Amino acid sequence: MTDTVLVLNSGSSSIKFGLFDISTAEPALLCNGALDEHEAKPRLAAKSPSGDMLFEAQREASDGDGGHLFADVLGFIEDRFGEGRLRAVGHRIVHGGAEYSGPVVLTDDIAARLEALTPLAPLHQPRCLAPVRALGALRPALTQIACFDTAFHHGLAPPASRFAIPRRYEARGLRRYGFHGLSFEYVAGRLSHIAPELAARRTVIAHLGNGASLCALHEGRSVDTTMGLTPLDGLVMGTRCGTVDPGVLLYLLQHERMSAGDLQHMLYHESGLLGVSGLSADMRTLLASREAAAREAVDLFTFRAAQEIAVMANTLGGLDCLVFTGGIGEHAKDIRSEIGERLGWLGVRIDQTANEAACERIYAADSAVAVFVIPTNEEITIARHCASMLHDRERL
Ligand SMILES: Nc1ncnc2c1ncn2[C@@H]1O[C@H](COP(=O)(O)OP(=O)(O)O)[C@@H](O)[C@H]1O
Ligand SMILES: CC(=O)OP(=O)(O)O
Ligand SMILES: [Mg+2]
Repeated sequence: MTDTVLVLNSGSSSIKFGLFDISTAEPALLCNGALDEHEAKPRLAAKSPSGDMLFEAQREASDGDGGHLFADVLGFIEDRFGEGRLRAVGHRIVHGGAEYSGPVVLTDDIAARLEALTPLAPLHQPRCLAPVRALGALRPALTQIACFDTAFHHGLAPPASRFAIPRRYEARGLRRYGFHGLSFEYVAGRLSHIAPELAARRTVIAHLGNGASLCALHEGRSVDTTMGLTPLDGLVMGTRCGTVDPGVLLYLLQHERMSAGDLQHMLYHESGLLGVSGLSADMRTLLASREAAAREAVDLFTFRAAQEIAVMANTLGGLDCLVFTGGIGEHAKDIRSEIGERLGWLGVRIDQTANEAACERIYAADSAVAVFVIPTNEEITIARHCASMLHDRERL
């Protein structure tokens, strides 16, 4: 009998899922898809690993917490892969706080503790935890495992982990945690496979998606990253501001009498590419637009990305390897090219033919920095963690 794990990857702009066979040493994808509960009529679509549509369902109305959609996913899995045994559901949980350095089996108590971290990831944490609750209600005996975006950065140490605010706040958890760790873990693993000679070198991974952050890796470990206490810090994102002068926030609170709730909404939902372009949070739309403000938003995106890559290179004492990943990093050749040009002074030279063909290696022969495009795969990282936890439990 096949043992399977269902993986849910709840991000800011999508919920992706994958069903994996974990009977083999490396989890094998059986099907994957997306849950779209943003639309008035929530949708579920599942495809085979080769891209054939296996299942589509649309609900007439949203039930608020997406519970119907999760019931549809379980129903589809049981119909289609009924002979298999669903051993667990693995979840991407964006914030694990200071407590979790690796995956954990979810209990009500742990879920409540993770819920308490919602103020530190208000866009993500409720979306990550809603499926935990919905699936718990549908299948109370099903094992649910949390895999954290923050865990990969757990070893982040001062000064990189520290804010220059009074020390007493650090003791209360106000420090840099970093996110996108499941993506960085996957990409770092692929890099060590593709280019083992670079695995221990000074590497920056640029995860450029709807959310965007950088990770500086020394000998495969995260030593600096651009996101902080929350996934709001660092780079310009789809609708998030990235780093801003904290004085701007004080000004809006004190002089424009903005409420804290409105400020949070503005910083998470109305800023970034959307706020600067006034047009869209979607990089494809901005690149296709002839509006000056769309071009300005793209310029700010590449300016800030290159600036922060230089900051990460400074932490590492130089740069040997740069990897692009995430929806923009994997697909937007012009963005890679502009960031590469801005980093020419660091010796980055992108080979335009390789870049346009979206090859894995996109650096020119005379580049001082090896530049790669590596598609991320947060789902398989979660499946691997779940498989190893389940196998460890069996051995006990
Ligand atoms: N072909 C493309 N060219 C430019 N940008 C793209 C392309 N495909 C996807 N993107 C961009 O990737 C971003 C979404 O990234 P993704 O990593 O899928 O998001 P999420 O954070 O939700 O996982 C969007 O800004 C989208 O416009
Ligand atoms: C942490 C984060 O920003 O995630 P996403 O890119 O899915 O929004
Ligand atoms: Mg994502």
